[in-house]
Amino acid sequence: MADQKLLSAQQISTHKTPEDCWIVVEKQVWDVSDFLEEHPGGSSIILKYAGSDATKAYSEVHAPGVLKNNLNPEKFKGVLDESTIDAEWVKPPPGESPKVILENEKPPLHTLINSHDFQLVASKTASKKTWAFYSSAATDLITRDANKSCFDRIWFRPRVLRNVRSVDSRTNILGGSYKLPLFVSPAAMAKLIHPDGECAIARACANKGIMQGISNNSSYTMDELRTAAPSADFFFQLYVNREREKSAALLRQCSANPNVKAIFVTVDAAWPGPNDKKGGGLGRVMAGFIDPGLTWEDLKWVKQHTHKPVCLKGVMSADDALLAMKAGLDGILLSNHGGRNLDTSPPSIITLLEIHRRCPEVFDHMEVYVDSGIRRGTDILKAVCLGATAVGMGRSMLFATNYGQEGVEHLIDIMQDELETAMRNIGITSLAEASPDLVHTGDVDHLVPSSRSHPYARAIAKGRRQGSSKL
Ligand SMILES: Cc1cc2nc3c(=O)[nH]c(=O)nc-3n(C[C@H](O)[C@H](O)[C@H](O)COP(=O)(O)O)c2cc1C
Repeated sequence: MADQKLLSAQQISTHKTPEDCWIVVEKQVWDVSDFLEEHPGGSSIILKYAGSDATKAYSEVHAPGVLKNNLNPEKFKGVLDESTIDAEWVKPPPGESPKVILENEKPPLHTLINSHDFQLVASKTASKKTWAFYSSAATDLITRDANKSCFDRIWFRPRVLRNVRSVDSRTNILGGSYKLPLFVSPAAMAKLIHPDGECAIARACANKGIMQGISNNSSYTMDELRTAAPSADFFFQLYVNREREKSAALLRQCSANPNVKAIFVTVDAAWPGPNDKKGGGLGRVMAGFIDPGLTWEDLKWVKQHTHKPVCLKGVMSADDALLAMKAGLDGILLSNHGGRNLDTSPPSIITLLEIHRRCPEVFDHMEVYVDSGIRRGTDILKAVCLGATAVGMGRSMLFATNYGQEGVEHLIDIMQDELETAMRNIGITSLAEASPDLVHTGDVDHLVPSSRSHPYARAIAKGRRQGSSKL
């Protein structure tokens, strides 16, 4: 190593550019200019400490000898002369001083690094009513929370030593090609959280190459969304109106709008979830027009009124998946509406497993999608391994809309990064390689029904019970 030359703090602090960058670690002074581009954590983190003491930040991440072992000995410049330390030297570098973020102030977008962060920020910055409407679910929130926890109880079975240098997460949905097996699940009234609402989502989805589901109760019409994002691909989510002519009018608008690629009829909201006084009541008000008398017969009516693919949104059992297949539908979205309607309805990933157990032929006849509880790239990958064509994110996208188009784009990027990281680490490079062999579902298998009927309880004739109570 070079001589132990003493260097003053003032002298060191002049070497603070990318071309001439010195840092101090444990009093030793190093020239890291040539190393900046190689630094696995990126150059900006080092440049933050250019010409100053990086000991604290360095030792949080690296073992003491890393610099010495990786840099050429000539990069060692000398030792900090502690007698020259002054007030300027001990000042934290710019960006280091903790910025006080007020409870109701949005932190910078780049500091949000996963879908949970968007939720946390929305909980602090959205109006109380908006937060209640977006975050709520039916009664005790059992299904809302189990949607996610069931994903967490499925384990990967990663394979190693496969070349995963490049990875491709593209997929096809209903004949169209998309960058990710991810779409935006239709959710009402995105304008509550941002004035651009669904328009912001549309522009972000178009830029990122994913599909957006437009809610029947969207704050913007499908024509406005098409104007906002002319190259976007949408599916339209239909609630069949008690007054059929109104639904027919919407289906005509869909036919005239080439950006609308499919119709998803929501069937898990025959009756809106219970009321509350904080925001859940909004859903009730909006749902008043939905026809609770809708049956399988009515789907023929829907199919007669559109030439686009028709899918069901809100299938919660293998029996109904089978009926959907027999009705000639193009796809089913396994969903419990994020647990917003019937609490203790089954988590969607369990319904996906039920289809495998009881009627796997469904996968050969139509596309199967999943939403409710998707929060991580690993959730996407588990659903795809288990046969889902794509998955939807509902409330997380609303929370991301808090930051407008940029926020939604950032969340999509995060999901892509998480998905591709997970793909690499289970040992696959394309979604065609995703298979059930790469997941272990043992911890939830007992939750998956194996037949239509109850395994041991039998129906009790009500008349007989009444009769016996008279005895
Ligand atoms: C605030 C909110 C509004 C929603 N509005 C609709 C809607 O208008 N139509 C519909 O079919 N689903 C609607 N959904 C359900 C979503 O499409 C999706 O199924 C659900 O958000 C998935 O659950 P998750 O967001 O917890 O993952 C809504 C969900 C939320 C959170």
